[in-house]
Amino acid sequence: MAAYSTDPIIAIATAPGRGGIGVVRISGQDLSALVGQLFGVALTPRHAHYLPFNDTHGQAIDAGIALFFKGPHSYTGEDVLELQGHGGPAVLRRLLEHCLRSGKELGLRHAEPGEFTQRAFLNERIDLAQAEAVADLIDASSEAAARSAMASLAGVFSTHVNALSDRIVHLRMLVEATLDFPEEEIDFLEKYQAREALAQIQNDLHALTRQAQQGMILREGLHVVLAGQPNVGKSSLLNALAGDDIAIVTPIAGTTRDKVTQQIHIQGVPIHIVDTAGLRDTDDAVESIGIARTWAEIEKANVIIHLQDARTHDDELDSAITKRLPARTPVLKVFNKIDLLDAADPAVRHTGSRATHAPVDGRDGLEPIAISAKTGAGLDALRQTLLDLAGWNPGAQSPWLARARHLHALQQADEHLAQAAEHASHNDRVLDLFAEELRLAHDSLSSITGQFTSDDLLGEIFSSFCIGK
Ligand SMILES: Nc1nc2c(c(=O)[nH]1)N(C=O)[C@@H](CNc1ccc(C(=O)N[C@@H](CCC(=O)O)C(=O)O)cc1)CN2
Ligand SMILES: Nc1nc2c(ncn2[C@@H]2O[C@H](COP(=O)(O)OP(=O)(O)OP(=O)(O)O)[C@@H](O)[C@H]2O)c(=O)[nH]1
Ligand SMILES: [K+]
Repeated sequence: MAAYSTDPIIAIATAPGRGGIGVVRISGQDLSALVGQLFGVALTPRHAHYLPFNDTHGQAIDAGIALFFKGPHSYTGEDVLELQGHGGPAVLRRLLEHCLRSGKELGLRHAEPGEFTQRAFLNERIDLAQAEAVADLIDASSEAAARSAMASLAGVFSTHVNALSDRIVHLRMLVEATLDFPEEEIDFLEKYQAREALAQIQNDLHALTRQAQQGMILREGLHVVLAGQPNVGKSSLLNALAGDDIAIVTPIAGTTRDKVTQQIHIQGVPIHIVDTAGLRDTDDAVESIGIARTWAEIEKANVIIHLQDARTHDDELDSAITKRLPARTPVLKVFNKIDLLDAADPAVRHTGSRATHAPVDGRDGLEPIAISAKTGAGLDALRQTLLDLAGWNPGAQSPWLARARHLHALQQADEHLAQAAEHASHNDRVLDLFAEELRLAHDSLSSITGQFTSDDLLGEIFSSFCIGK
């Protein structure tokens, strides 16, 4: 779906299933003929027309609101026609089929995922970062993420990126002008304080990158796997963090057979938690499959919580598990059931938070945390540690949502600027190299808003949208 096709397109814009109202949306370069065919009258742009929606035999499919936007003053920049009907799946399907038949000669076809928004991008109604923000706004799972996605959609992120781009272009223009007068090259860097200007740009790019990192955490969140021996309280911990009975809790070891996934939010940051089958040797075929799945989940985790019974922590079986955990993933040891510890038991202090004298897991430098899934003791410390592991900085506002793609582009731009700075630190006729690195830095930044973007990348971005968007 990469190249821009000019066929008129149609899709149901509202979520599948029953709803109070459902919308069928059509976009095309000139929809006046289709409007005439459907309603027998022209529609005043941006006026709500209450009309019968009849099929070709004059049979009523629905009575609803027709809304016409004359291009370019529409979402896509083309003519847009919306049929807002009653939100039942059968009604909307009939409406869609009827429109497809009526628009057959015009080449009306079903829209690909994201194709409306892709047209909005290709017709320059929005830039690429804004188009991505449309999908992120729809997908936002917390209010914080939705607020940030809306800021991106409103162009806050793009404006910052463009401002930096402009400063790079300006500096490059000065260099390029000097390149025509070789005798001035030596003076150039001093004359325009080019090194200082570059350092300022680098500085601001770093600040932007830090904010983008926060924005990315808000979007992607953290994937946490709860692993450990049977019966240590993994399901109880999931339920306690979720504040709900998600997973089955019983005193019987080996209760959880398959993974149970739940998304929770800590300060608006999405944390995806996977409860897994307890790890042990077993002859039970079903349990074995569950345990194999546990290891598969462990491989995919951003963070592994190795949950243990505080009374027996780091016993032989726990040590065996520790040895098998992937070295690249941070492992947080959490000692559960501290409510069962004898108050006099020196094993773990009853601080209700971190078990300060418990052996530190040297590999990741993470201190074990003592909790009780039953009483809730220590859970705040655990939540805070998860936020730390996500890289979340609660002090820093996350002004917009960002994607890995954006962060990558910012880092690439930074590398080119560093190269430029390197060239500028020598004085021997390297202005052309300096200029070239500025150009490359500019290209990297431009890829965020989509000035220079391959059809492949566009296809990849828009195909992940939902249908009708
Ligand atoms: N019914 C309905 N609701 C919707 C949408 C839609 O397409 N239909 N949207 C779709 O995602 C969002 C709104 N986005 C829109 C963005 C631009 C324009 C538009 O007509 N823009 C014109 C005029 C701007 C103006 O008058 O200020 C333009 O940009 O020229 C319409 C909707 C959310 N709600
Ligand atoms: N006293 C006390 N009991 C707990 C605590 N956490 C869990 N339990 C109990 O320990 C038992 C096992 O809990 P689960 O949450 O099912 O343990 P699990 O690790 O998911 O077990 P498997 O499904 O076998 O892997 C249940 O009887 C829980 O009520 C705790 O903090 N304190
Ligand atoms: K369980």
